[in-house]
Amino acid sequence: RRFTGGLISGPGSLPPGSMGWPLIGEMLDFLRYFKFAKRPDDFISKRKARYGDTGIYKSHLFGGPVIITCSPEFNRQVLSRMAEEETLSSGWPSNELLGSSSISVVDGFLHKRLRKHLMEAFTNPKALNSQLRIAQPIFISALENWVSKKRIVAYNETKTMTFHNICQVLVSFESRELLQKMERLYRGLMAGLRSLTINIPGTAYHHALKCRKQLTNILSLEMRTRQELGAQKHDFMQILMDSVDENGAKLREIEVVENIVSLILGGYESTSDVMMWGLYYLAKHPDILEKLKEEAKLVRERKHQRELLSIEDVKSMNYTSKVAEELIRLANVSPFIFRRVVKDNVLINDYCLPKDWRVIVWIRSIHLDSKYFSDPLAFDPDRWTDFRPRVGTYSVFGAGPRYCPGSSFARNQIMVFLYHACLNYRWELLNPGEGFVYQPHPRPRDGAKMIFSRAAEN
Ligand code: HEM
Repeated sequence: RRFTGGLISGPGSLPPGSMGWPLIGEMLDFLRYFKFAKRPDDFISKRKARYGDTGIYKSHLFGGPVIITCSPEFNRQVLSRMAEEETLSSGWPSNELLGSSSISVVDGFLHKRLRKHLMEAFTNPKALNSQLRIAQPIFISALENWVSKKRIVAYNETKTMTFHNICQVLVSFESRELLQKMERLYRGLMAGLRSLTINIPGTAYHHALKCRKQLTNILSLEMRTRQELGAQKHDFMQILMDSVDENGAKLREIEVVENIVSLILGGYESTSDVMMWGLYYLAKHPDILEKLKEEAKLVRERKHQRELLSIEDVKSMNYTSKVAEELIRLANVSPFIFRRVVKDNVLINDYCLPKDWRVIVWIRSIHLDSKYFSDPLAFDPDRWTDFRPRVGTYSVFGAGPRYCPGSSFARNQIMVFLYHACLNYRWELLNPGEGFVYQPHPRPRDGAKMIFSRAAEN
């Protein structure tokens, strides 16, 4: 009543749905499907069965009233049209953790300006090749390390490997102690982002604020050292430091630092989870692994011994790119995208989106819907042969003005990882029948424990 009572006189009507219990809303139902029943997609199916397949529902989740959109048309409108009209802002609950200059938090003109700087850093042709040059020795050394360990938990190992890689690409950090310290700080920061915003000693949020402070100190120090020494490095931090907009303005120190924090946050677990799923699905589908290897061998034949892949090689690997896309679809590392309504009287078709409510764009259910992807739970890279998903049905990287700036970077990294792994190594799941968990991200319950060794023929 508190949230919906005053809305009766406004334009449009609220979508169907329930606000659940006082204070906790429908959180128990959410946890029931995601945490206990391990059937996350039934959360939406249940609403479809109860209120009709409207593609939009009201609810109360994560501490406040929300509108859930889960049809291609509504999702497209929220992510593209309404974002461009600036009726919605980024939906992060707290900018204290990400920083008020982070690309994930700012809106409007500031957002456009920052994206321009970041996209330059991502798409600059020199940067693309240098990203691959940096990544491959790190991947090869991690794979060799897994061989020496013999048994690994892929979920943990791919995380550490990706963290080292992303820190090196973004800020050229190589020292193992520093990377270990930063990874610890990042884990603290991420735990805070997923927790309630209660800032008292002992809470995850309080700890996350401390982690963020230490991270920004490390990055600010690095930036100042470069400025003092006049040192030029070939990484993202340098591109952001040197980048100027059309008025000749550079980014401020805080903008560079907070965006490096956000980029590491955006690119770290997402990419590593997809790599872990790569090892998992390929272990279960030797026929697909074989086809992947065939393509990798053809590419290797064109190269000198130990020569690394270039961006042109990556572009030529058609089958590998289909495998990577299928992994990204099935991994669903971002099951939903948040926004916040910032204007009055916002309508989507005839439904109202009340000011200050959050909108949850539920992308996961569409990527696994048989209406848009035949046999959606099957790992089938060939589905991508001559297939372009219909508008609004494939938003793994979001859509519209906030479309993930790291999408090509992530795809390239996943492809080169698959190339090196399938050519020279073999692995076997220790618990192939293990179930899955979905919180905070989907993964096999045992984190994909496997035996890892060098391939016989190499
Ligand atoms: C498989 C890997 C990845 C997936 C599935 C993924 C997915 C997403 C999604 C769904 C969004 C939200 C878009 C929206 O709000 O509309 C996003 C935003 C973002 N991603 Fe990624 N991402 C991945 C990798 C990366 C990488 C490697 C980086 C950076 C190195 C990155 C940096 C970001 C940033 C900075 C944003 C915020 C963009 C903005 O608000 O304008 N992501 N990503």
